[in-house]
Amino acid sequence: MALEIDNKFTGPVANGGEKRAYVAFLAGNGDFVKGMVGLAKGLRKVKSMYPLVVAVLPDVPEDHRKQLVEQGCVVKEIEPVYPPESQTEFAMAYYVINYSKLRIWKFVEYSKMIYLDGDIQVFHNIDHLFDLPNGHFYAVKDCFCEKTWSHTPQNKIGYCQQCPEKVTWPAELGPKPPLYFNAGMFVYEPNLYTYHNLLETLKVVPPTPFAEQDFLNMYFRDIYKPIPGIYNLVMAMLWRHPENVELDKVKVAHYCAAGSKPWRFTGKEPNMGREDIKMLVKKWWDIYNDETLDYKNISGDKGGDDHKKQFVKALSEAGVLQYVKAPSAA
Ligand SMILES: O=c1ccn([C@@H]2O[C@H](COP(=O)(O)OP(=O)(O)O)[C@@H](O)[C@H]2O)c(=O)[nH]1
Ligand SMILES: OC[C@H]1O[C@H](O[C@@H]2[C@@H](O)[C@H](O)[C@@H](O)[C@H](O)[C@@H]2O)[C@H](O)[C@@H](O)[C@H]1O
Ligand SMILES: [Mn+2]
Repeated sequence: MALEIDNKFTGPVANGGEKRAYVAFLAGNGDFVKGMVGLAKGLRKVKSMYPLVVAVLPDVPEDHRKQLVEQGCVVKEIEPVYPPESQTEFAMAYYVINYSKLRIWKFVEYSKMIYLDGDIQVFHNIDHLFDLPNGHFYAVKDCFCEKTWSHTPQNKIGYCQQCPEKVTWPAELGPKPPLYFNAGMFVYEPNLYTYHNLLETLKVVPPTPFAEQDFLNMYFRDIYKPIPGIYNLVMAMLWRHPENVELDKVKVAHYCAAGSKPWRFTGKEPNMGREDIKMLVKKWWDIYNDETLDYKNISGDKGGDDHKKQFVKALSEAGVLQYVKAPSAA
């Protein structure tokens, strides 16, 4: 049964004493900081009332952290998480560092958080997702059709959960795989017991190709609830399952296909010459280059309208602002 999502607005960062925030993860000293800045500005453009917390690994340089604070982000340093040393070769090397995402379960000063990858952009307000009933793990179903999945039986027989009727799952392969989500976006509740149990469980679970994404799918299998694809458009859906995509309804785009990261875009990789891809990359750049969306242009007393005051209030509650200038008496 498709989950009913109510688009109504929910209000400021603390909803009845429950603090909420978006959270992202930044590693390394490379260009992913551009993704973070774009995400912070995109959330501002859609008038989200919740701050963006960025969990940074120790290797994120000071000037990148400064850029994030200047864009109104709450920067929190976390320690890396590595799977058992002896087995990391089973995970795709690029993804091993993503196990560090698990640290966001200890941000228990927040009752509910929405995790977003740094290669995601939010084009329409999704604050209403914070109102989804507690006790579940909400995320969008992934697609198994790209060659990144060639190691799996699903991909080998052409089975994908996005079109389960196309290729029937053969009985000889055992039970059909459970629904599997893309871990680039999810709604979750930070919890110290879950945090410690995740890390303890990780010690005894061998790493797998999609690293923390596989691990989170295994761990939250019983409480996972799929949400509509408009909340995390996994780019490959555009050419793998166009029948499942209504581009004008997409609220969140996830630039996870090879060559689709906007800040590195060349248009040369397979599918990157598509008009819809080029349009989405331009939309990302339009936000990234829009100076009116820079935090410094809303945090001063220029912040006339209610939204800006609410946002600045939310940031002060999140501990980002040292002070909030009182509106001039005049
Ligand atoms: O050098 C890197 C690689 C990854 N990431 C973070 O890890 C997430 C997952 O990596 P990526 O989005 O590249 O995986 P994909 O969704 O493309 O498989 C990114 O969105 C970033 O938030 C990062 O900060 N620095
Ligand atoms: O560490 C594993 C990663 O796995 C996921 O990326 C994959 C996955 O979506 C595949 O289905 C796609 O085929 C592939 O392109 C894409 O990179 C998450 O987006 C990312 O946040 C992270 O969890
Ligand atoms: Mn991603």
